[in-house]
Amino acid sequence: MSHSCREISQEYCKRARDVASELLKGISMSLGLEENYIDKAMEVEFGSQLLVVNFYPPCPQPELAIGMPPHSDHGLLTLLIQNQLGGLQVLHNGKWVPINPLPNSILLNTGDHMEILTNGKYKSVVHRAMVNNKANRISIATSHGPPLDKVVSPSQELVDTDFHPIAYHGITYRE
Ligand SMILES: O=C(O)CCC(=O)C(=O)O
Ligand SMILES: [Fe+2]
Repeated sequence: MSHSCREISQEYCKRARDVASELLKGISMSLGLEENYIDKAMEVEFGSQLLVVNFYPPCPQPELAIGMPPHSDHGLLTLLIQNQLGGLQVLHNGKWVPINPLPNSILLNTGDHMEILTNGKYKSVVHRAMVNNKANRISIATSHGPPLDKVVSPSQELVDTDFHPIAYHGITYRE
């Protein structure tokens, strides 16, 4: 990787972390928790961040291929940027919904650890990427999660025996 490329990706990762950390505050508050709750509980400061660059060349028969098969992301949050071609689809009520990228927008996916931590209040999003026959598609994802060995289980504050029984086993990122 060239020097400038490394600098740009480091800068991008740092900025993405700042955005994720602001979003985690908002999510904590939306759950009636203190704003730094998720940050502290998940040790996000010492957590893992992954930068994934996806490159999808044009495909002559896009209907016969898939860019990335259905999955949900690990971690708490994924920030995704992409060029203006579309292709990302999200599973919603059993149907694949195409997500049209807004110019200069960041798309946010909730991940598996978020679903576990919030005891299912924030579900992790199942998504896939389709290919097209026109142009190269590029997407860049950063995922933000706890340290690899942190055991993530439903937050005590969101669990009660009557209405919100514990619904998930604890897992680590490594698993
Ligand atoms: O290319 C996309 O839009 C999706 C990429 C993705 O889901 C991932 O990197 O986890
Ligand atoms: Fe993904």
